[in-house]
Amino acid sequence: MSRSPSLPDRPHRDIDPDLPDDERIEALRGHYEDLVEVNEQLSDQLEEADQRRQRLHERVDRVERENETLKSSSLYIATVEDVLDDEEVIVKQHGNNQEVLTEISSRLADRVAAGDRVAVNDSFAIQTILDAETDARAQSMEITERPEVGYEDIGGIDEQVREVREAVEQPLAEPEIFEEVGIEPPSGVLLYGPPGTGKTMLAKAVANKTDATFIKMAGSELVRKFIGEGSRLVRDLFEMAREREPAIIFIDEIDAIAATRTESKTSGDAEVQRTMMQLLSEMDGFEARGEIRIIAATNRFDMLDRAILRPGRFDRLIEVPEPDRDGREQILEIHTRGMNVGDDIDFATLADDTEGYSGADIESLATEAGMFAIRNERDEVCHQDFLEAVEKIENDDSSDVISSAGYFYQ
Ligand SMILES: Nc1ncnc2c1ncn2[C@@H]1O[C@H](COP(=O)(O)OP(=O)(O)OP(=O)(O)O)[C@@H](O)[C@H]1O
Repeated sequence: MSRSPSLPDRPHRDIDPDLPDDERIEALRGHYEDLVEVNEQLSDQLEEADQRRQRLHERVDRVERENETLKSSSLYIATVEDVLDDEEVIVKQHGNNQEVLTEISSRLADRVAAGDRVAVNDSFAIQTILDAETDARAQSMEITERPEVGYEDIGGIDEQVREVREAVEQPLAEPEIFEEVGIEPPSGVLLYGPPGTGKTMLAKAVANKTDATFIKMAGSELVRKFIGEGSRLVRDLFEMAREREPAIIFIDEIDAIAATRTESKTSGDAEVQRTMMQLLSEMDGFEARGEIRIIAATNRFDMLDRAILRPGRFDRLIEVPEPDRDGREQILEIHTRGMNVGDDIDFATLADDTEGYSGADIESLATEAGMFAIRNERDEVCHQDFLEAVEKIENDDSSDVISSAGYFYQ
């Protein structure tokens, strides 16, 4: 950019008041001429500045117009299949799988590699390389080929395990039984109950048992993190499951997308509605005897829109409650299996001491007890460590309440 020219010096003449009149007039005339000259210089500079301002205005207008065009023209998503040399690549457009040989601008040439997801324009010129952040599909789903959770890792909910096996595992493992009897297996299974009671574990254990891919999507994230993309991601979820059959689709916190319709008509609600409609239509067009099973989970059964519970949708409801005394004892045993525990541990009394604990709470309790052993320089965890862990967890819980209340009333 050109720098502004410096201002001319201000003309200055010392005129002696005692000079004879004609000499003073001559000096004043000289001063006047200096002033005229500076004035001319300033006028020229002003005119130049005006012209520069005009040019900058035109440039801003042009950039704004280009920006608008860029914003309004749609780009397509493609994957780079092969980089042939520095200037040419083969891309495959998503959706229609069309393969195209395209040139690449020097700006992007050394940054593109095979496998990258890119945005291309109408003429397939690569506009940007999409980073992992933009890859909502990958981010919104957790895919595990074969989760490492078995039924033996789940304690205190034997009846629920049996029901899930019957409703989800059996149709996958022995679809012919359903055909012979002439009934459709349940389309979707809804697990409901308090947090940390083993709902996700149950879904993973079925996937493990049936050698199925486990694909998890969290309803709350669809609504909070991937605004505007919910229905597309739900479609992608089912597409992904079809590509990887046999598969278990697990939709956690389904209440976030399937809550009872409220009166308010905000755009956020409309978006959530669209996501739910997409889910319902995917389920309605679903082959119940196929190799994909759907499990959803919620802690807020009361909030659910009854439309999702209709036959052919989530038509098998299984409550997963907080563990009872025997359940807590079983879960304590499960979570101490890999620990070096002393003979003095009495799981039965610990189960009495942990009323109201969920499975997840018991898992943290075991870790906390282990920490006490380490702190006391022992490599064996004893009963007292568990008692101290219970005390610590209970104190932490009450301080949490206090601090959150404090924050609330600040
Ligand atoms: N019944 C259980 N038996 C053994 N461990 C359990 C049980 N329930 C929970 N846990 C422990 O708690 C952790 C969290 O459990 P999980 O994610 O299955 O709970 P969830 O019911 O899906 O919770 P949320 O509703 O918060 O998603 C598990 O990894 C496991 O270690």
